[in-house]
Amino acid sequence: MGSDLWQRGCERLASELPDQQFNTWIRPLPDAEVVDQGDGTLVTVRVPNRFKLDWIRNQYAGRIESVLSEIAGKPVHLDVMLALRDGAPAGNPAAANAPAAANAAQLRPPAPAGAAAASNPAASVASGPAALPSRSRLNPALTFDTLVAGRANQMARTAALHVAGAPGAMYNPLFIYGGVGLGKTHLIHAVGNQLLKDKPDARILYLHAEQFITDVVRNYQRKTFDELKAKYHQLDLLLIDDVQFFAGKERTQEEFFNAFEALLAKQAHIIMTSDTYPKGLVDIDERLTSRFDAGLTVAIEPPELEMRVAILIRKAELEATQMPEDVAFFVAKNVRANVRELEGALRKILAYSRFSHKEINIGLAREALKDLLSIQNRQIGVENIQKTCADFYKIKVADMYSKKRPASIARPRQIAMYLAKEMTQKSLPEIGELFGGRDHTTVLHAVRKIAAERQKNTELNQQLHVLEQTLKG
Ligand SMILES: Nc1ncnc2c1ncn2[C@@H]1O[C@H](COP(=O)(O)OP(=O)(O)OP(=O)(O)O)[C@@H](O)[C@H]1O
Repeated sequence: MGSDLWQRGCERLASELPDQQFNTWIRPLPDAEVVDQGDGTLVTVRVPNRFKLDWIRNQYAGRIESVLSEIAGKPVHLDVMLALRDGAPAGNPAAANAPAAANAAQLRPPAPAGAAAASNPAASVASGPAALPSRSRLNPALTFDTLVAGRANQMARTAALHVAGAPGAMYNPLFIYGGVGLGKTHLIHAVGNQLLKDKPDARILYLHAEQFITDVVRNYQRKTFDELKAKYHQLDLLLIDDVQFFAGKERTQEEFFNAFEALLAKQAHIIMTSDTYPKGLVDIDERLTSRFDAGLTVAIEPPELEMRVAILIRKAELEATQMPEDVAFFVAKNVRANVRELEGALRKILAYSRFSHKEINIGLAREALKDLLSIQNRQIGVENIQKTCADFYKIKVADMYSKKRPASIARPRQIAMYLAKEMTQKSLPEIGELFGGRDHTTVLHAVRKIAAERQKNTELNQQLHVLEQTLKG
């Protein structure tokens, strides 16, 4: 059935969903990849940015799955993923999606007037109270209520709650940084949703940095910078995601600087997110990065085990399913990278349970996650980590166990210890043993040191990222 399944699914959705919703969210999607897996089908669709990814996953994934399952006559699991950036000019999500959108357009009826603007989340901003909720681009599902609190997000969450309660006062701008999938976007939507609940007239806009870039480019081409100013400078709260995307975009940075100054001058609040702290941003003008740091800068860390368990249980509840604690613990032990991956694992388990009509237990979770677990079991052992780190830093594997102390050897060894703690189930004494019989306190010191440095040192963070990806295969 292949891509025919996707096309038929889209036709069905076009007839079932309100036009505006279909034209905004489903119609622009590229053709999906369809893989028949015997008793089920895996459908993968790629979207141009994180905002669309979260929105489609939260609002439409279940509906799309059930329509496709009905057409296919067997269970369909939908995976929504970010589009690869290759071949698309950076910062232009519309272009990244263009060929596929054109493709899709041939298959479906033309969009009614106005749909193009609606389909571009950057295209409009609230101009009157009645229009505010939908135009603020806030995802109503991302609230403080659905955000699990824990040590990893404690500071950021407290600051965000404060801003939601008294915008324009303290912590302006609020700069939230951390690795992928740790809840930065969720948190800033939560601020917007909370403020909107308390003050329905508030002018709020959420947007991804790429959408701001697109907006600047469009206004540049049309020479309508006054419109751009009018749109951003009037806000009460600007929530802007992933500002690292401004790197190298001088005109965008200039316009953002203007908006930033105008908003702060009138005590409107600005919240930004990024994958690194302000001084770690590259190719962004210092007059901006120093301003980013002028309010409050807080990190979101990867969630610890207990928090991962709590997130799984809460997310399952939101899907009206009860996840037994031992299963949540099993999953949380094995899926450690970030919350997005935890959600992916949960989705697989729920889909598997639904398809097989079996209750959720550890056996089912193991079965549902077998690809993921076998990859981990097959590839991530301490030996493999030692070899990969030795290769990466061009030292001998034997140096991982040796007593040598020059920095050129000690540092890769500490990095390997850190990865061994992060990526395997081994205890500190076991890791020490595997590194030439070292004491567990030596391992602990290495783990803490590298974890702390990782937060501040972009280059190290990048190296660790490469090593992790290599090890995960
Ligand atoms: N503490 C949490 N409680 C509940 N859900 C969470 C939590 N942290 C993250 N999530 C969920 O994990 C997913 C990824 O989070 P989010 O998109 O906010 O990450 P991010 O840090 O913005 O990532 P990126 O940098 O890749 O954009 C979202 O579906 C979000 O709802």
